[in-house]
Amino acid sequence: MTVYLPIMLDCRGKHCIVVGGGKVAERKTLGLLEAGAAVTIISPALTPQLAELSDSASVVWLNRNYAPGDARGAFLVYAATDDRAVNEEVAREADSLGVPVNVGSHAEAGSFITPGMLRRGRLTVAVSTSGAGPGITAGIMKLMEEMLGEEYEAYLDFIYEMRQEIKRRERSPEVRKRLLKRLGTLNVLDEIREGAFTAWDSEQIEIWIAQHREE
Ligand SMILES: C[C@@]1(CC(=O)O)c2cc3[nH]c(cc4nc(cc5[nH]c(cc(n2)[C@H]1CCC(=O)O)[C@@](C)(CC(=O)O)[C@@H]5CCC(=O)O)C(CC(=O)O)=C4CCC(=O)O)c(CCC(=O)O)c3CC(=O)O
Ligand SMILES: NC(=O)C1=CN([C@@H]2O[C@H](COP(=O)(O)OP(=O)(O)OC[C@H]3O[C@@H](n4cnc5c(N)ncnc54)[C@H](O)[C@@H]3O)[C@@H](O)[C@H]2O)C=CC1
Repeated sequence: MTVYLPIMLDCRGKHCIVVGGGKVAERKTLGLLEAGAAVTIISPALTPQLAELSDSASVVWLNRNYAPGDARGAFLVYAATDDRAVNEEVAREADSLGVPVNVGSHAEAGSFITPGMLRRGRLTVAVSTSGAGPGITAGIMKLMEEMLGEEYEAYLDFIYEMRQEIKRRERSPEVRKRLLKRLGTLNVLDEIREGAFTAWDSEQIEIWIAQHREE
């Protein structure tokens, strides 16, 4: 069994290539665009949604088959055609260039796989079965959706602001650690769920820090 390393990649503005223009290519492209990547699709055909993205210049479309040399200069490559041999050729080229490559038709030919994803603002949950069962992954994502509601978005915005303030105001690692630990015990999630939460202003934050920094 391959043990995959999960990481979170900053893809903003990065040149990413999707080879193929079907359903699988569409899903990978939408994920890339959500992460701010600059996407080029190489395929003689596109799904209606990918065609729309091309028309609105949200992606660059090269209306042709994959050709050797296409992977050059890419940050990531997705081989998402329905032709295993083509996908393998794309993977070989990307590998030889040291570019990470995903192969939709048979995961083991590539160097990374795509997890199921759930986003709640700053929170990202990524789930993988190491390729064993993508349908099971989709089912687990449904459970995650129920478990982690929309309130997590506002919650993490709050935690982010507080943590920035604490880091800005407190020099001592010990005090910071204490405050950050305390921050995690605040019952803000329930308040957000009940609609009773209003974001703290800087005075409230200052008071809270002063109250808890010596505990
Ligand atoms: C290894 C991996 C490589 C990769 O694509 O990165 C891979 C590979 C393959 N998928 C196949 C089939 C299906 N994949 C889905 C759906 C998803 N597949 C995704 C990821 C992954 N799929 C990676 C592993 C993830 C993990 O570790 O768990 C998700 C999570 C994310 C995404 O794609 O964005 C997304 C869920 C999105 C959501 O939340 O809905 C469905 C269901 C559907 O389409 O509705 C089916 C049909 C049902 C079935 O077969 O289970 C086949 C067989 C093709 C054939 O039969 O020829 C292969 C090839 C192989 O087995 O190697
Ligand atoms: N990883 C995953 O999540 C899943 C993977 N699959 C696998 O992925 C493959 C693709 O699935 P779909 O997108 O549904 O197929 P599809 O048939 O909808 O799309 C295939 C696309 O590849 C393009 N293409 C074919 N040859 C090409 C070439 N030489 N160069 C560039 N583009 C080329 C076609 O024009 C088409 O746009 C399937 O054959 C299957 O093995 C299927 C379901 C899910």
